[in-house]
Amino acid sequence: MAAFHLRNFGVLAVRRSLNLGLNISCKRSVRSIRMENGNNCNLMGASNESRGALVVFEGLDRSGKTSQCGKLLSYLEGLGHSVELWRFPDRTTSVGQMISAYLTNKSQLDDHTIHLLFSANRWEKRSMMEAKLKAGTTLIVDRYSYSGVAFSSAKGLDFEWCKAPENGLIAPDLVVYLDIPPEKAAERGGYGGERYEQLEFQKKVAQHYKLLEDSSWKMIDASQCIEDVEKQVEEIVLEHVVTCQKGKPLSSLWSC
Ligand SMILES: Nc1ncnc2c1ncn2[C@@H]1O[C@H](COP(=O)(O)OP(=O)(O)O)[C@@H](O)[C@H]1O
Ligand SMILES: Cc1cn([C@H]2C[C@H](O)[C@@H](COP(=O)(O)OP(=O)(O)O)O2)c(=O)[nH]c1=O
Repeated sequence: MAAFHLRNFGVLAVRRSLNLGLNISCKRSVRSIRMENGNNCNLMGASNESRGALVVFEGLDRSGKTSQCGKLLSYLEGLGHSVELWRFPDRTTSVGQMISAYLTNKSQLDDHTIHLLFSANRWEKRSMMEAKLKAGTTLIVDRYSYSGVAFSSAKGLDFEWCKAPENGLIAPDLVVYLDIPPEKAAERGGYGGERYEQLEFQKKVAQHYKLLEDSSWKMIDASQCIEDVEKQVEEIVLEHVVTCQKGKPLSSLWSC
């Protein structure tokens, strides 16, 4: 009887928190839900527990991600939230150091190999990510799986092949896409010497990013001044932090 109540409560919590018009696929034990867009969304763990939000920033090089992540961190901390700033690639791990050597042209790697290293760099942080979110810490993440797919597929690798190794990573609650014309991004402070910082390549990346847009994305015009972008980011993010505090279940890529 107790188990029945618990499951039932889980169903109600899912209905309330997702607010997206969905069909529960299994009422006895909520494992997946069907979204309006027809995709299945795999849920992980109990659905009614308060948790932190996974907020990902994506965009071209120089779109303003690092600036906005820093500002958002201060804003949420100022409101008393538990929050951490992460970034991918995480160059501090041994995998991350191989990635860094590649990006700075100190090593050469086959395109498939570097793609899998970027993905491995996310997988090595996955369990820590889940633990932090479940402990109530909101994670602001500068680049995630969308960068992985957009950059590698822009080189000509098969789009679905690029998505496959990301399957099972934690799905962001919100992807803030800082949208900027590649030419305008290139004007900002100039590109450094890293491998992908070339206008023609960034144009291709922008096209591939757009193929990844789903209901978790919010597009923000990143050509606006820093303060205007900042205000819009704060509003959107706060809404998602509150939803996660109320018990929105975690889900995994690429199911939503
Ligand atoms: N909205 C903006 N308007 C003008 N310049 C910006 C804006 N956002 C960031 N910048 C500047 O552009 C450069 C790149 O910003 P950064 O946050 O490092 O981008 P990213 O992390 O996406 O590469 C920095 O010199 C930063 O000060
Ligand atoms: C996370 C990630 C980044 N990248 C690319 C995007 C960037 O050009 C580069 C390094 O990312 P980053 O250090 O975030 O660069 P920036 O601050 O200029 O945005 O690695 C991939 O190709 N695949 C990935 O999975």
